[in-house]
Amino acid sequence: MRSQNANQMVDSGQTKIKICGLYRDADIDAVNQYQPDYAGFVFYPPSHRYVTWEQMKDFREKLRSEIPAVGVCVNLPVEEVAAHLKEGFIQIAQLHGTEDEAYMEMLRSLVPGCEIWKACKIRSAEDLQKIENSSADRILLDNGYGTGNCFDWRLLKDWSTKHSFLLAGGLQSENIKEAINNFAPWGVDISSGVETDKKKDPDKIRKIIEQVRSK
Ligand SMILES: O=C(O)c1ccccc1N[C@@H]1O[C@H](COP(=O)(O)O)[C@@H](O)[C@H]1O
Repeated sequence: MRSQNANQMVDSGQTKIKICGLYRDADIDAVNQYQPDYAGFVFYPPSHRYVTWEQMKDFREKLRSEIPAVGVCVNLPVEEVAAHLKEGFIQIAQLHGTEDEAYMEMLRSLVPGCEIWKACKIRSAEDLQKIENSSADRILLDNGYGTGNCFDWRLLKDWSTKHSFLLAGGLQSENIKEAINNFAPWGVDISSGVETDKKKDPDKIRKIIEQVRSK
């Protein structure tokens, strides 16, 4: 499984679901049970969801083999991200900082064929325009670093893109259908919206996955 491109592993017409910010064994149990398309892990020390690479090795072993692990990386040394893609600790690199085209080119040269998602903080129409030239495999539109808040969705109203994109930031049971109906993202990415008291809540995970898949 580890040598396959993640695109080959997950390929149906349905909106993809990534549950992000898993950091406890209980979180792995929940995603193994409810089976989102992707599981996300945050390698950013200031976050309460921060996991070390040592922990990730263990989580990857416990996570169902068919669920790709997405590593959320914020301006990490490119060699560090490459090493853990090669080891198979993560299958996809989600670059969530200010990583540029040169960074992605270097990552591809170190790990040929690797899958890269580039997260973009959306504050204006210009932010959306800048995305068009990205070489990333997928674009992730977000409000920041797992803030639990939506960015201004009105900016998406007249926006069209050649990219396959994920919508993130403040998604939860109450707004997930509106997000999918209005913007038809390739995927949705949820973290804060499936937490209670900063811990993943299995019932919220189950409910939101059911909502997305019943569409
Ligand atoms: O979740 C974090 O702590 C985090 C830290 C640094 C970069 C990104 C982070 N999370 C990303 O935020 C969205 C989810 O946002 P929300 O919590 O649902 O509002 C997702 O892409 C995470 O990867």
